[in-house]
Amino acid sequence: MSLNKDMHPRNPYKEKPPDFQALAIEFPEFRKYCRIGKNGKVNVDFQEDAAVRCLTKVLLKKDFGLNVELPDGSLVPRIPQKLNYCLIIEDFLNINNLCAENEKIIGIDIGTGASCVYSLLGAKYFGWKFVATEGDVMSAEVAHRNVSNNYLNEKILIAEVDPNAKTILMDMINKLGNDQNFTFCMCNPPFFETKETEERFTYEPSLDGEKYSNRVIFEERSQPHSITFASSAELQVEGGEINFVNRIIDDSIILRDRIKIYTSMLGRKQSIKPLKQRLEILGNDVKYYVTTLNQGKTQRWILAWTFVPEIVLTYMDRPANLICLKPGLIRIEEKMKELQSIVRRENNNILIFECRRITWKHRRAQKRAEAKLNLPNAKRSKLSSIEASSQTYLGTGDGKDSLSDSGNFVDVRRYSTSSAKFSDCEVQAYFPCSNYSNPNLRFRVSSSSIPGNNLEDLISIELLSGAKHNLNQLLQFLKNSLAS
Ligand SMILES: C[S@@+](CC[C@H](N)C(=O)[O-])C[C@H]1O[C@@H](n2cnc3c(N)ncnc32)[C@H](O)[C@@H]1O
Repeated sequence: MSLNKDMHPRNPYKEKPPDFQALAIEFPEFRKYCRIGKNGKVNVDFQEDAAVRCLTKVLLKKDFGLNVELPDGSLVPRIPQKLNYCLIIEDFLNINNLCAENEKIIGIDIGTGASCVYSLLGAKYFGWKFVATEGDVMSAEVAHRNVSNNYLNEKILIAEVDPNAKTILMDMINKLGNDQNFTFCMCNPPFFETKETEERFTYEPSLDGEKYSNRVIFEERSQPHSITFASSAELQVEGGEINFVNRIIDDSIILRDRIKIYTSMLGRKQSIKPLKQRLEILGNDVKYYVTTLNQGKTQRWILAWTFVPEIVLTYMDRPANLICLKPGLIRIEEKMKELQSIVRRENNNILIFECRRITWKHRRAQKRAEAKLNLPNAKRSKLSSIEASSQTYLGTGDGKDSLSDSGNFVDVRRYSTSSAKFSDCEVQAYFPCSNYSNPNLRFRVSSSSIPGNNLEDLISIELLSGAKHNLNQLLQFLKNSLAS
């Protein structure tokens, strides 16, 4: 199923996919890969590497005025997807009002590859400057030629780096000097673990160097939708993409606001969780956001994080406001303590809240259950004692597995049996795990006075991490219980 309908809304290929017929008429080198199908339409064989390579080159030429060399056996960038990532970067710049002067924006393109595609598109289409790093000597040389051939030397600096160095960004940034800061970094890391390439790809001995493809030779699997050739450096790295991005996170902990917005693409959904957990551990200083890249038949993910408090990473992160009777911050603090939230004070007007469990949902059911459990002894003694068999389900984890999603909720059900004297009894209990340390939700609350209003405060609530829908529900709960 095509994901093109979910492409970035500003991606020109969303409404207007490449027109093979027009490209075949304009570019003879592409025409030789085109066939006219039974329906009269021009088709391209995506199983043929040379055809895929040529299509990317003519698209870059026609739509962006770029002449790009793509050496045999190296990755062929899929332009709609590459543009999607650049447009997400542009969204981050837009929402932070950083786009006003595009020529002042400097990005880092980590592992630019031979195509140098993000830097070329970023410089030509968006007007940004780049330092583009590359760990493979041959790819760095070709990237350099691609920059020169397109007269973009003023905008793109290729930095050849040691791929075995522990740091990915730090050495390169230190070499550039202390006064050089960056607006963002972007990266398409090698996805796979070193041993995985052999298992998943076909070795291509006819090509120079260690090259692989996704062609299926022996197995009974169907051929991939589109052929991909790549070098081992493009496909694999020790520890896979999780390790690679963790190394960028390591660098970011030291570099902090020298790069305003850190981003990386992720090729595997299962990489998101461990990387988010890693960022969570860094505490209140870091904000992160995950979004998707959709194009053709593939979905990818972008992880973005920042150490700059003023930077927002989504429109939804924009602080939500609440008007509350004075003293607003103290009222919120009391309410949040009732909801078992951990509170940290940033300064007199700002508090950070950390919620490990979602305690603001099903409040009525929770209260009713508590009331039942806390019946006065006089009432309890009136309850008839019965013989019961009992079944208990125990949940563990973050509370999401409890039926009510409401923390220490206990449900006891009694079922009649054929005998009036006996009943079956079922107990469902949720026990929070003490070693479960990742908070569900973290947010910053700040209070300010409203000019000319002595009764109320303006409360701003900003999501730091966790699901937006949980914060929205909490906000509604606070509005209902606190709003003046
Ligand atoms: C998946 S390819 C991405 C190429 C290109 N950016 C693209 O999106 O088509 C990953 C690239 O990262 C490079 N690389 C691997 N380790 C690196 C490191 N430590 N620093 C810089 N580049 C590295 C590889 O040589 C390869 O060119």
